[in-house]
Amino acid sequence: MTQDPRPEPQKSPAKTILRALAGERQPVPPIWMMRQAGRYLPEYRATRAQAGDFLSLCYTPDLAAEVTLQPIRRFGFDAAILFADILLIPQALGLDLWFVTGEGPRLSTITTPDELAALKPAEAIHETLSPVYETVRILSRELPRETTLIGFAGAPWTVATYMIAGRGTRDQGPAHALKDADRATFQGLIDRVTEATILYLSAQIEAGAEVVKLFDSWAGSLRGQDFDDFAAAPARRIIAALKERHPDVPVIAFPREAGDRYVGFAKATGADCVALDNSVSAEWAARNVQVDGCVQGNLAPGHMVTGGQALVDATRAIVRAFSNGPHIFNLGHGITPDADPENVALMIRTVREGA
Ligand SMILES: Cc1c2[nH]c(c1CCC(=O)O)Cc1[nH]c(c(CCC(=O)O)c1C)Cc1[nH]c(c(CCC(=O)O)c1C)Cc1[nH]c(c(C)c1CCC(=O)O)C2
Repeated sequence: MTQDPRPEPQKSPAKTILRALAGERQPVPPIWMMRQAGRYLPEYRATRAQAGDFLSLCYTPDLAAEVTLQPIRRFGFDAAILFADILLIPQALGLDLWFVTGEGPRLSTITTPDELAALKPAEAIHETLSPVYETVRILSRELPRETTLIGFAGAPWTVATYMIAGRGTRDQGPAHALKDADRATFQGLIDRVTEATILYLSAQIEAGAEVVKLFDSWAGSLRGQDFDDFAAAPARRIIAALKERHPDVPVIAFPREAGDRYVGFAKATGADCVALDNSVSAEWAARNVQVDGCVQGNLAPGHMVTGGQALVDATRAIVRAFSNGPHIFNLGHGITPDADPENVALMIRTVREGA
């Protein structure tokens, strides 16, 4: 083999997350964590107290940027995720939204054609959401050069489940009921959220988000044709619209608890990466999902509470299982408030110092 003295041309972007999303296998996978800014961090709790409540924190760009940066300073994650919430879209479309301490979100509901007609048009969301874009602009100035900024939104089905029930539900019963009883209203709601999501994510990208992620936390309750129609189809529509405007911005899709339906999801939707929950084994996902491109996940969040050798072993097993292809290390779902930051540090050391 002849030696070429010229430096290798840069074939892929320098940031580790963007390289993984471009399909590059890396000896050490880049790492970030769902809900990495959150109540398990004392500095988050202090800033949240300063904001007064969760929604004020989301809508105060300096403070939202501050909590986004906290886990980057503390742990040096490869990506920062914009601090906001998937339920800001329903609020921007005109629903009331509030959070009950210890219980979670509450919204005014939409279940009738009249209530659908009373929603604001998708273009109106920017009035409410412009502080979020300002947070993105601050972050793109203040993040370390090597850190990738991820924007996000909820996927239409998951967002609609909250808009229909007015709260989180275990089985998404009210949303399934509306889907089966009044298809036109249900589809109209999915379409409105889809249009708003395209505008919202485009605005995040224009403000400086380098990657966007679609959270479909309740995709697992959609079966058969419903999964195609209400998980895959809206994601495909959103991704196609984003790729038309911003062809170089990668999209991560998270159809949580999709099980077998993770297979082919990237191809079916155009996503650059599929995020995996922890109900699928990494070996299965490497064979069946990673064959199509980058995957993200899938450590059980409970390890951030329990720690110890079990955490180290589970982390190593995931890194090993995905080591033959593009992988972003992450949890299978959000870190919980009872997690110990020391366990997060142990997970990161285990990933970076090798298995
Ligand atoms: C379903 C969903 C929501 N929000 C989100 C989802 C999808 C992901 C998932 O399945 O967890 C997504 C989300 N929520 C939040 C982020 C910020 C970025 C990050 O991941 O760090 C992101 C990406 C902040 C948040 N969103 C929320 C908090 C806790 C609020 C607080 O500080 O009191 C945070 C940090 C509140 C929230 N927001 C939501 C619920 C059900 C709750 C209450 C439950 C809880 O308290 O954990 C809706």
